[in-house]
Amino acid sequence: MEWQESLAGEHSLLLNGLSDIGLSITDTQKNLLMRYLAMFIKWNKAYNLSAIRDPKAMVTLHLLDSLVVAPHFKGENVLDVGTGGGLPGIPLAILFPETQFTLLDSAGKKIRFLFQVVNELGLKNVTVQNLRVEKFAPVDKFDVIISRAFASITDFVSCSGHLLADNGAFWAMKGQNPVDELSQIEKHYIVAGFQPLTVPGLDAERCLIQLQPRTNPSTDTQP
Ligand SMILES: C[S@@+](CC[C@H](N)C(=O)[O-])C[C@H]1O[C@@H](n2cnc3c(N)ncnc32)[C@H](O)[C@@H]1O
Repeated sequence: MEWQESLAGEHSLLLNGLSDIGLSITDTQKNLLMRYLAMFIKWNKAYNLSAIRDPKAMVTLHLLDSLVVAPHFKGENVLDVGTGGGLPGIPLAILFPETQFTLLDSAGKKIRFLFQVVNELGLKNVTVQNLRVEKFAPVDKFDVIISRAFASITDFVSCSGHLLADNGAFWAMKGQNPVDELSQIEKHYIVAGFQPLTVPGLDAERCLIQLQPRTNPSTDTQP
């Protein structure tokens, strides 16, 4: 799919945003991000992948909002829970081709779109799963389980906790610092990392929270 003429403005917006985030990526990766955007725009008309319809808003609210975690990123075997149309999993998989990504969603039409994305873009490091996360029982567990706009932190960790490897971490992409949500899980999880994030072109709070299970909840919570 060609995007060069129809999405020239979106391409500039993406390049400026990548620069603002401080990401230096190859031309091939930029091209893959734009091809993903072009597919998202096309399929969104029939598949209702996202309520955001304006292509420039998609650059900011989908691509850059996903990529803003990239400077903090590490992980070898990553699960994106409730990935929807592939966010943040597809942009991150494009940036980190050595990392294995599993993108999971219960909605069949979103998964059909993702199979097409993986095939057309040739993303060899991406596997797609169509089921509820509670039912997912892979052989290997994940060292990073990430989600964006999926659920409350309590629901996120409770429905996918069985999938976290030893020493692994949940990565919750949130808006405002969710103090109340964190207070509900502090008995069982510690905040291993907290990064306030600035999404280029977006005047709204964003943060990334890394959570790890407490090794001994009963003693760790003693005063
Ligand atoms: C609001 S969308 C967010 C999609 C994407 N992460 C994003 O940021 O654009 C939430 C997604 O979670 C999926 N979902 C909800 N409950 C789920 C579950 N228990 N297991 C797997 N997917 C689930 C829905 O189908 C939906 O695609």
